[in-house]
This record gives sequence, C-alpha cells and structure tokens, in this order.
Amino acid sequence: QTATAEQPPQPSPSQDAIGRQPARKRVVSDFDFGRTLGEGSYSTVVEATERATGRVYAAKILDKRHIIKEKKIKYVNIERDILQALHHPFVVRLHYAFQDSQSLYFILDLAPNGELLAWIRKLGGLAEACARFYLAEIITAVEYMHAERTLHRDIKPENILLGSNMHILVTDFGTAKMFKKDEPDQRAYSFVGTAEYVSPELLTDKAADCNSDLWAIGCIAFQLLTGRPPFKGSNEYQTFQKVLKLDYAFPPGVPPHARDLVERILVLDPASRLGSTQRGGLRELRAHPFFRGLEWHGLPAQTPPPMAGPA
Ligand SMILES: C[C@@H](Nc1nc2c(c3cc(-c4cn[nH]c4)ccc13)C(=O)N=C/C2=C\CC1CC1)C(C)(C)C
Repeated sequence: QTATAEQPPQPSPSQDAIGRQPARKRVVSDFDFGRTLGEGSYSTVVEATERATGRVYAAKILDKRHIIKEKKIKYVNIERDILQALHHPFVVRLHYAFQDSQSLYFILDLAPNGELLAWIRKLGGLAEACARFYLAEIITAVEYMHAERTLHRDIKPENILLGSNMHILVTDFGTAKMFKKDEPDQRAYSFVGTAEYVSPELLTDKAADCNSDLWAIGCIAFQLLTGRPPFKGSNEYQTFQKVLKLDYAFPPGVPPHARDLVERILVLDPASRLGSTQRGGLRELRAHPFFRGLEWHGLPAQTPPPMAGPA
C-alpha cells in the first residue's frame, strides 16, 4: 500500500487504528512447550514459548478427562474467571486460554525466579529487611484481592512466585472464591486449605473469610522470619491440633517488633486479629512498628532488597 503525498496510509481493515493486530485467538501450535515448572493436583505448569514472538510464558495444562472424572470443571472455570478479573502487578496474569481435544491451556506470566518457598528454604528464612519487604508485598496483594471481593483461601509460600524483577506474583486461584457484589454472607464453606496455613475457624465451623487469609499471612510472616511455618505436626491431624491450640513457639533471634506482629495476627478469635475485617481490614497492619520505614506506596516500582538470610 503506497502513501500518496496528500493521502496518508489508511490502516487496512484488518488493523485497528494504530496499526495493531486485534488479539487473535491462540492455539496450541502457537507455542513450544518446555520444562515443567510445577505440578498441581489437577494441572501441570510448564514453560511455553510463543513461536511468533519468542515471548516466554507459563502454561497451566489441565487434562480434560481427569477434570471431568474428578468433577472439577466448576473449579477450572472459577479459576479462569478470577484470573481474568484480577489485574494487579502482584497477581499472576492470564494472557490466553484455549483447548485441544485432550487438554485445557492457560497461558500466564512466567515467574522466572520461582517460588518464594524455595528462597526461604535455601536461606533458612529471610533477613529482616527482606521479610519486611516481601510481607508488605503479600499484604498489598491480598488487600487488593479482598477489595475485589475475592478470598484466595490457600495462600502459602509455594503459591507466591518471584518475577524477573524479584517482585511477587501470587498464583494458584483454583481454590479461590469471588463473591458477587450484593452477596450478603461473604464467607465460604466449601474448602480447606493447606494444613500448615489453615485457620482455626475453618477447622471448627468450616467458615472461611478475609480473616482466614489474614491468618495465613501471619503464618507466612513467621516462616519468612524463622524459615519454618509456625504449626507443623508429623501429620496433618497433628498440625490441625497445633493450630487449634495455638501451639507454636519462636526460636531465639526474632526481633521484638517482628514477634509482636505475628503474635497480634495469630489469634484464635478471627475478629481480634490485627488487620481483621472487624478492625478495619489489612490496612491496620501498615501502622505496626515492624513496618516502620517501609514506603507502602509504589511497592511495584521499588527495587526489592537483595535476597539475604537472617543475620
Ligand atoms: C503454584 C504452581 N507452581 C507454579 N505456578 C506457576 C509458575 C511457576 C514457576 C515456577 C518456577 C519458575 N522458575 N523456576 C520455578 C515454579 C512453580 C510455578 C509460573 O511461572 N507462572 C504461573 C504459575 C501458575 C499459574 C496458574 C495457577 C494459575 C503449582 C505448584 C500449582 C503448579
């Protein structure tokens, strides 16, 4: 198409105003699938390179027959809808979704620096400045989800990934719950999370709400500081007993402010937890002395402190 002097080139009908291609439906053959990154209960996550652009993503692949046999279709649709609805720098983004005869494919952000859990294990916990920074990012991400009427319900260090810039990407919404605007009872009754992070109220009256995600944040805070979750039994039942009895202890060397923050969150009565919905929500955590000096605004634009283990 040649542009004459007086007539600028008109974008051809297949191009939109600024010459961009409209988003074309992707198919399996658009991608080369590579190494396995993680295994979920009903899915595998592998590296996926888009042939046309060379862009590298993560592909969550679900076997359709297995999903149908296990009656998980509802959960898969819930996860896709929630991933499509959430837009935040600290939440993994869904770029494309498609299927072939055997599988469903979700094409998502790749988190090249893997799971936060791997870093905690490698370093035996994080230095106070790192624990502060990453706890603040986790609180920011969960606060955003709660503002979008979404409970994650399975927050844990293996679901908190690290992007190439070492900021967090929260993932695994297969067990999340998004409430409708006018839904009166913002509590969910259908799922129990991972034993080490499950809240006492979920074990006693099966009801999970924002305060249950807050409890998990308290468990993660302990683990960031000490390298291990607060409640860990030799089996799931033992772990549940420890949770119900608030049976945990700090190892020596945890700074007093950090210890105080954990102790104010890991409270059996959900409403009495620092950051509970009854006390005004997660924003209450920002004022705690442990976060003194941290700039809460613009975390995605800040440079994370270099990953380091406890002194
Ligand atoms: C939590 C998940 N594990 C993972 N899910 C995702 C990863 C991921 C990456 C590494 C990794 C990268 N480098 N080294 C390790 C290790 C585990 C990963 C990623 O990059 N992008 C999106 C992901 C998930 C999105 C999808 C849930 C919606 C489980 C264990 C369930 C498979």
